[in-house]
Amino acid sequence: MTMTVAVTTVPHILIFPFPAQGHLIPILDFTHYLALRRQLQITILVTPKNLPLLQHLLSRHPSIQPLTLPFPDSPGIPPGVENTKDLPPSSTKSAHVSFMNALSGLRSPLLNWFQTTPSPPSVIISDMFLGWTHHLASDLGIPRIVFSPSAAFALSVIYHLWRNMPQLPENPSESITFPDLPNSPNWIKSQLSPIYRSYVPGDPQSELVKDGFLADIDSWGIAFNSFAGLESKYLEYLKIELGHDRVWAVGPLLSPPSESVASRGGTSSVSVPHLEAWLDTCPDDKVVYVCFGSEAVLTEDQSNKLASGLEKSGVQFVWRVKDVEGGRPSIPEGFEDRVAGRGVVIRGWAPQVMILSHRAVGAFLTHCGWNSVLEGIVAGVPMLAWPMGADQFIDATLLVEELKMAVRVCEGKESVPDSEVVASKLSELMEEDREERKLAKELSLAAKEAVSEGGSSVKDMESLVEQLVQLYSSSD
Ligand SMILES: O=c1ccn([C@@H]2O[C@H](COP(=O)(O)OP(=O)(O)O[C@H]3O[C@H](CO)[C@@H](O)[C@H](O)[C@H]3O)[C@@H](O)[C@H]2O)c(=O)[nH]1
Repeated sequence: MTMTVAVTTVPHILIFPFPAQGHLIPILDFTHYLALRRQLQITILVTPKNLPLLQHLLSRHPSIQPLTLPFPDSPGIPPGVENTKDLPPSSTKSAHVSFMNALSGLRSPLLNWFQTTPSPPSVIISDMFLGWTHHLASDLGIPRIVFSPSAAFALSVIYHLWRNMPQLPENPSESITFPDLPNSPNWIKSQLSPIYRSYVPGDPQSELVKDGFLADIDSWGIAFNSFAGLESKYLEYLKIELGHDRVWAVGPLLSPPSESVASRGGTSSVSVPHLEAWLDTCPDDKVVYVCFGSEAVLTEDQSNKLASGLEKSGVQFVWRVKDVEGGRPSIPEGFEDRVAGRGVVIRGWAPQVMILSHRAVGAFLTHCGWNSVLEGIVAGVPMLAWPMGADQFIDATLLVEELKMAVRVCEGKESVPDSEVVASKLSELMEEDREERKLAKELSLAAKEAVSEGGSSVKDMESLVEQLVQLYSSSD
């Protein structure tokens, strides 16, 4: 265990990430921006195998102390696995539930650390999947702030579900409406949070998850990787729902400017200069980038149809295929030869932010994971939405129906797209005068403004830090 020994004269904050890439990447960026303020002492808690992922953050901010606690034994997680990215694909279905349960085993070692550390943290900021830290914080008499890597819209729906526990209809095509939310959105059952749908009353793992979300709702505050210009009505809705205004939108959390965007979240599995050189040969806005986040793996059927759609469309593309060790073939045989020169397939980790921000990239076929959505917005590219699970259907509603900067191309984790539809939607969206492209460029400017001096997210970050400092002064 690494111990913090310094006696602090500034507020001491504990940051506790959830070990899944879609959660870690933004909370590490968030921690970087907190550290830049130099008004806080920061300790960040990880289990040993995740420590290397802190390398960039710690070398940039030597004052940040890592705290490593052993990963608790857990029946649902193979020995040696401490990050959802290292789970075999067959076990990723309930990965988040297993990890939420496993990590709650850190409660007692963490309590012990708090009780034996000189100047322990006066606030815990932890991922939305670590609701139990709210109870620990309450026992310690300190506040806990939720860090949300998901949208305020998505959490409005998810918190509504856990608070009200609505019975979901038997009929899979019957939609469920959320009349209390702005615009009364609706989705069918399979599009709602799989974690909520998997809840089994009385089952200890399910009860811990439910309790965790309710504890999030009761927490002192919540910080979103989002910005007011994107979803102010949901941020405002949450303030009313939560009964306080400690709801900060501090995003989009961009990679620190000094950090190579090519290594964000992982080391690129392709040569970045090579890829850049290829993109440099392409005209502006003519390449589509295809990626389904850090977790989703396509079935053979899905890959075949997508590949065929890409082929038929004639567009230039970069397709990131999730590498599955010893798993099924991920793209059809001969595909790469047939599209040589026109398309690039990346097996493994892609330098996503670099790709999206290249002038040649003009569209993004995405599963609508929130980080990808924000990265696409910053890059100003219109999107083709294929939501698959988690919060992605809600993000797709925001992109397609509200922001109108995306079109739907397929829906669902099990659905197989029609290759003709993929091809036509791709070539249509690549047209220059599409409204989606214009709106995407406008939103990109709004996103950049939010994180520039005087912007709404900078102000929210300042207000968050101010409140942390005030809390600390009042506890003296
Ligand atoms: O080859 C890759 C693949 C992913 N990424 C990055 O990994 C992150 C992926 O995050 P996201 O797009 O949000 O997708 P998931 O990994 O699927 O994220 C999970 O977590 C998100 C935040 O809660 C949710 O919105 C998603 O639905 C959930 O699946 C992004 O920053 C990507 O840039 C890369 O850099 N290279």
